Amino acid sequence: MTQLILEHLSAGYGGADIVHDVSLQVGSGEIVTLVGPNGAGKSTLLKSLAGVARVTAGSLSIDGTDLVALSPFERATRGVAFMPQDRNVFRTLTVTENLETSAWGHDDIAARKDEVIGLLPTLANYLNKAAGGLSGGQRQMAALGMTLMSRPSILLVDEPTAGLSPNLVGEMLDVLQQLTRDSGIGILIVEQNARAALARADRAVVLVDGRLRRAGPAAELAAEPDFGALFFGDHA
Ligand SMILES: Nc1ncnc2c1ncn2[C@@H]1O[C@H](COP(=O)(O)OP(=O)(O)OP(=O)(O)O)[C@@H](O)[C@H]1O
Repeated sequence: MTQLILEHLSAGYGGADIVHDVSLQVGSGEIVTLVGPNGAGKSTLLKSLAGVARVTAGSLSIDGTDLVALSPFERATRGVAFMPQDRNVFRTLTVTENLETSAWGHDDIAARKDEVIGLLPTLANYLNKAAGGLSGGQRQMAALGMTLMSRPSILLVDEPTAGLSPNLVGEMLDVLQQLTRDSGIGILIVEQNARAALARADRAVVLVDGRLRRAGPAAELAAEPDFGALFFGDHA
């Protein structure tokens, strides 16, 4: 049972802090959804966990190992993988090459690739296509596959449904839910489609102005009468 633990974490990009005093845990086998209005700092929080934004105060650890001073690559080798929202594939490389690149330096790349295709079988249909020629849904699936090449125990996913047509939103979120069930990976997801994400999450946290406003069981938060107005702007 792996636990990613944030305690009183603040973060930003070198100027004033954007995320303030957030305490949160994400464990194996659960999906935690991070929601909140535009500009609340959701992506910044995720990036600070991945090592691409700066933790300025508080602590961040996985199973007792302090992550704050570690690079994104070092965090990945300790089990924390990040799927960014943008530029998450190499467009001129095939899907196979994208997967292989993500496990660069490991001596069992073929085995890892087979594992990832086992978890995301649909990838097998377009392994030899250039990522730049994929549909939006296929590209996001390839990006997800790339993050899985590091065999993560905790996955940080930033708006995986951005730009997808409404029928693909549910499909993508279903894939993540299945992934958690099949492999026990814990997922922290930022998602604008709040209701769809909460429907598949175990817990939810609400970030407003960089601060954790609410946290609790996803079903409980989704049932709040003022759910849309209070927490999610126009996106509920
Ligand atoms: N690379 C960066 N450097 C400096 N400031 C940034 C950077 N990226 C984002 N910000 C600022 O951080 C604040 C929070 O942005 P962030 O993207 O984390 O919010 P968000 O909750 O993910 O919003 P959205 O739902 O619109 O994606 C914004 O004021 C934004 O301008």
